[in-house]
Amino acid sequence: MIDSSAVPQGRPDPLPTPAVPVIPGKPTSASRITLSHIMSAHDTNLLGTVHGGVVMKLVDDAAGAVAGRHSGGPAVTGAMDEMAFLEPVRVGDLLHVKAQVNWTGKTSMEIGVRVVAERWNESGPAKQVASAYLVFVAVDADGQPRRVPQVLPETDRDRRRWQEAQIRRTHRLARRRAIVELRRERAAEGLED
Ligand SMILES: CC(=O)SCCNC(=O)CCNC(=O)[C@H](O)C(C)(C)COP(=O)(O)OP(=O)(O)OC[C@H]1O[C@@H](n2cnc3c(N)ncnc32)[C@H](O)[C@@H]1OP(=O)(O)O
Repeated sequence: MIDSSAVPQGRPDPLPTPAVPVIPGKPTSASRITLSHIMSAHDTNLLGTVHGGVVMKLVDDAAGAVAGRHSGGPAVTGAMDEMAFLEPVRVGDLLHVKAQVNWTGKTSMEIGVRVVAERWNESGPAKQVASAYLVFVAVDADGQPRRVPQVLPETDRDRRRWQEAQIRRTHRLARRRAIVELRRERAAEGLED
C-alpha cells in the first residue's frame, strides 16, 4: 500500500544536509515533451509494419530529452521496462511520443512514455500504440550519478503516476536484490552456469 501523503506536494527536498545543497523541486509540466515523427519505408520490418526497435529508439530519445531537461544536464538510460506494443504502426503514420517525469529518487528518475499514432489515411482520433517506463540516471562529467530535483506532481493524474512509479521502483529493486542473492547462493554452493 502506497502512502498517498508520500507524494511530493511542493515541499523542499526532504534530505538536505549541510554538505548537500537543496535543489529546488520542478513541476512535472516543466519537462514534459512530445516528439513527433512520420514513419517511413526505412522503418519497416519483414511484415511491412514499423519495426519495434524504431519505436523503442524514439521512446528512448523522448525520455532522454525529458530527463536532461528535468535534471538540468546529462542523463543516461539505466533501465527500460514494461515496453508494451499495443497496435501495429504503419508507414506514413504520424507518431507522437509523449514523455514526462513520473517519479524522482536521489539520482534517478522514472520517465513514463505514451506513444500515439495518427493514421495517415484516417481522420479519427490518435490511437495509443505503445507505452513504456524508463529509469534515467543523471550523471556528472565523470559519468557518476548526481542528484536530481524532486519532481512536483501537479494534477491527480501526475500523483497517480508518481504512486504507480513508486510501486514499480519497489519491485525493480526487490527483483534485483533477489537475483543477486540467488546468484550469490549458487556461487557459494559451487554451482556453475
Ligand atoms: C540516453 C542513452 O542512450 S545513454 C546510453 C545507455 N546507458 C548507459 O550507457 C548507462 C550505463 N550505466 C551506467 O553508467 C551506470 O550503471 C549508471 C550511471 C546508470 C548507474 O550507476 P551506478 O554506479 O550503478 O549507480 P548507483 O548504484 O549509485 O545507482 C544510481 C541510481 O540509479 C538507480 N539504478 C541503477 N540501476 C538501476 C536499474 N537497473 N533499475 C532501476 N534503477 C537503477 C539506483 O536505484 C539509484 O537511484 P537513486 O539514486 O534515485 O536512489
